[in-house]
Parts: sequence; C-alpha cells; structure tokens
Amino acid sequence: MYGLEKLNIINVKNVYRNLPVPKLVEEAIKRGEGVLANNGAFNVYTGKYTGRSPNDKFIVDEPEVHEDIWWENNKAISMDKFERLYNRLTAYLQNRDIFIFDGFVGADLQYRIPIRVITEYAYQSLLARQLFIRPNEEELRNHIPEYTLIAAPKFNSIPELDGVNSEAFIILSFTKKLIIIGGSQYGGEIKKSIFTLMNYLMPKRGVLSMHCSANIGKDGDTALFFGLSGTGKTTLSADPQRFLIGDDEHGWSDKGIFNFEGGCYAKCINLSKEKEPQIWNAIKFGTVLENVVYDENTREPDYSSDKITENTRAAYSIDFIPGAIPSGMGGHPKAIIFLTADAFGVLPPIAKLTKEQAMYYFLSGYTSKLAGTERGITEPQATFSTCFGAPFLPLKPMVYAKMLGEKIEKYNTKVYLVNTGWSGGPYGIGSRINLTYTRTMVAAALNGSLDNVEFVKDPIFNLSIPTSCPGVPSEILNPKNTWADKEAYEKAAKNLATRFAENFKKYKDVTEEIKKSGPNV
Ligand SMILES: Nc1ncnc2c1ncn2[C@@H]1O[C@H](COP(=O)(O)OP(=O)(O)O)[C@@H](O)[C@H]1O
Ligand SMILES: C=C(OP(=O)(O)O)C(=O)O
Ligand SMILES: [Mn+2]
Repeated sequence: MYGLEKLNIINVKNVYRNLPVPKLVEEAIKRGEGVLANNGAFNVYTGKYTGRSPNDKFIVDEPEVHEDIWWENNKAISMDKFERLYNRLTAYLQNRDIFIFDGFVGADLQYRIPIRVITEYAYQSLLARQLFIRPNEEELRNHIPEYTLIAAPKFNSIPELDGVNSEAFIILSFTKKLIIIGGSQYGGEIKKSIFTLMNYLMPKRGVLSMHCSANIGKDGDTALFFGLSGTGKTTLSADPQRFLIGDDEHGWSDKGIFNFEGGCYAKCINLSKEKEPQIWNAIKFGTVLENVVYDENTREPDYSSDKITENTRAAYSIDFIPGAIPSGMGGHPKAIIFLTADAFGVLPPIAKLTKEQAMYYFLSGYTSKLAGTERGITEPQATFSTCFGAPFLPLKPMVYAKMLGEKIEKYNTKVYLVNTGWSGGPYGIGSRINLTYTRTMVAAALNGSLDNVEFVKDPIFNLSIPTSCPGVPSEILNPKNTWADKEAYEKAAKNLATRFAENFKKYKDVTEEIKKSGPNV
C-alpha cells in the first residue's frame, strides 16, 4: 500500500495517510498521546527527550557523499550499521498502526521536494502536517515521495548492538533518501533533520539554504533574521507591522527567497499575550504544544513553568499567523539581521556591519546555546555556531558563506548584528535585553530610521553602534554604559574578542579584509 513495500515496510496494521486535523486529534486522544488544552491545542509530554540530541545524530558515510560532507561537524555511521538498524526499525513497525504525512519542503515549485513522514504517533503526523507544506487534493493524488522520514520514538536503539550512542538515533542517508529517528520524541528532530536534508540538497542546485526567519514590510521589502535556536527568529519575525514568510528555514535563489516549511515551531516559555500576541493567538485547535505544563482541572497552559523543560514549543500552520504570505516567497532581502544571544553581555544591542564584517560574523556564528534546546544545556553557553546553524549543516561552511557573500554584494543587502541576549553584565548578573527594545531597534533598522543617525565605532569589536534610536533609551545602545563596573566590562569584552580570534583561525579560505574585520585583540 502507498508504495510502502519498496521501503520494506510490510505487515503494518492500519495505515492512516494525510488525515485531516480533527481526525488526527481524535486519533491522538483515543491513543492517550496527550490532552487538549483549554485553548484547543493538543498538548503532549515528550518524555526524556525535550530538546535536540546532537550526540545521537549521524550521516551515513557513503562514497557518493564522502567528499562533500563536513565531517568535523557531523558524526559518521556506516551503511552496514544503518541497514541493520533500519531492518530492526521496520520489524518493529510490523503489526503497528502508522501515520503518513505526504507533503513538500520548499515553497518555490521549482525547488520543492516531495517528502513523506511516517510516524508512530498520530500527533506526530499532526506536527508534520502543521510544519511542512501541505499538498492540495490534486498534489496529494499525484504525490510521489522522494525522501522518506520514519520516526518511531518508542523504538529504542541498543548502543552495543547498533553502534550508536544511546537509545535515541537520528540518521540520514542521502543516497537511500531516508531519515530514521528512534528513541526521541522531540518534534524538533523531525523538523531539523528535514532542514539538514535541505542544507544538503539546495546548495547543489544553486540555492543558498539559511537558518533564518523572513518577513516582508508594507513596501514589499524582505528581511531575514538569522540565529541559532532561541535567539529570536520566530518571535521577532512575528511582527504585526510586517507579513510573515516563515520563522526558521529559507532558501535564497536567483529569484528571491522562499520558505522551506509551511508552519512555525515557536518557543513558548514565558509566552504572554501582551508581548507576543501573534504567537499567543496561533495556539488553538490544530496546534501541537510540547511539554507545556497545564492545570489538571482547567487544562489551562502554564507558559511560565519550566518544570519539564525551558524548551517548550508550539507547532502551528503558517496560516495561523494573520497576514502570512500564502506563497511562502519574497524578493531579494533588503536587510539581514544576525541575532546573537550574547551571554557575556558585551555586544551592543544593535550594530551595523560592513560587507566584510557580515562575512566574519556569519562564519563565526557567535551566540549562546540557550537552556533546553540541546540535551545537557541548562544555562546559556557561549558557542560559535557556523552560519548560525552548525548543527544542521552537512556541507562545509564555505559553501554557504561564499553564496551569502555573493548575494549580499549583488543585491546590496544591509546587514545588522542584534544582541538579543544579555546586557549590563554576563548571564547571572546582567539581564536579558528587553524584547520591546529589541523589536523597536529592529523596526528602526528595517524602516530606514537608523540610516540618518550618527554611529560610533566600538573600540574592541570594531562595530558601528548607533548613538540614538527612536523609542529606545540611548544609554543602552553602548554596552559599556550598562555595566556598573567598567573594568569588568573591558575584561569581558576582551575575553570575547580573543575567543572570536581563536575560533576564526580555522577559516583559511577567506580574504585578508574579512579576517581583519573581526574584533581587535
Ligand atoms: N530581546 C529579546 N529578543 C528576542 N527574544 C527574546 C528577547 N528577550 C527574551 N526573548 C525570548 O527568547 C525566546 C526567543 O525564541 P524564538 O523566537 O523561538 O527563537 P528562535 O526562533 O530563534 O529559535 C522567546 O521565548 C522570547 O520571548
Ligand atoms: C527547533 C529548533 O530550532 P529553532 O529554535 O531554531 O526553531 C531546535 O533547535 O530544536
Ligand atoms: Mn524558531
């Protein structure tokens, strides 16, 4: 049925394909996978795994891909091991119900990839349906999946037998066109392994794949927001003044940009109606909530609770956001914002970058891993995550960086660095930069009001900092002002500058101008 035999998926019980939302919710409730929250969303607890598990993610080392893969950044597994685990997985699926979501990634018809997501849980199929691109009736009739992802969280691997690191595994084989996931029930593994696939496929077709959100202003100007998990891509792109294209993954072709997905995966820790109204309103019937604590009686979600994890999530279709662009496409970006959550509290809340600095900061990808986003991370941890998305990059960094450099040159895109992390001191002493101020600064950068203000050069990072920004107290624009102890600031800033320089040594294949555009040490 549905060509499953070709994948050796045989003797399964019931196969449910592309069920509509209410039926998926019914199935999920019947099976006790979770509960309905009082806002209509389906709320699930994912068990042990509530964030990504990078240590359990592998790429099959096959001759056809060996040269291309950035092995310093990706774990290899042999085809032999993959096949054995695959056979155990398909054996596990026998006599069980499975759910199929057939759909697409890539909003641009020229580049879209037909995918199939096979899951053990009904709600996982709902999550896939909300996050990826849903086919219309005709597209569904003619759908031939090119890549298949199988996720069976209750099937555990055995490290001694399977040659993996734990009971969880996420394995991609680019030649078999398969992704298999077991052990972990965290929805982000499904989403981000499809993103990893796109990061492999798109550059080969001349499309830059990017870990960024995107929206369009009233004048049709596109903006991109790059950033590692938890730095604000979803939050800042959901802006009532602008139209959302997508919250996380995009391609940039010769025609413009396009969303890879058809939905959003928002963090909801401390979510409030006042600060993030669009996300708040998107949490309704059809949305999947992950690991949000709720009141047993009233089924009221408690977004303030991090009892299960700080990485609580809501997965909803893009059209749950008012004004989202139905085509998922936009023109060449006028502006790019690099979001960095600086746990040292020394980077300015906004700075303008030269073209060389843009390349330097893109390759450096300095930010923090935020609590809960990866296994073992319980407080912000400074990291250099190449292209602001290293965990999802199968190819070597220069592949992406060269394409970005050419594009910002060709389309004359302005680039800003925005610190959505700490100020007034490091994590633990300072505080997270006020979201309202960040929104105001971003708006100023995008609507051109920063074009007419005076900038000063930060002596340590060489960054151009605006001396004023409408709606934001000028004192906070220069990070040194926000620290009570100026000496401590100098020390922390110099320490970070040194880390930048150390990290950048690995990039040999860049111009002197780019190398020199980093912080002074
Ligand atoms: N100054 C700020 N800028 C952006 N986000 C902030 C800020 N301060 C706190 N936050 C919180 O940080 C989180 C950002 O998460 P999110 O937008 O989902 O990140 P991403 O989409 O990049 O993974 C949200 O929970 C948001 O409320
Ligand atoms: C889903 C994830 O990323 P993001 O927060 O960027 O959406 C993740 O890192 O698991
Ligand atoms: Mn996001």
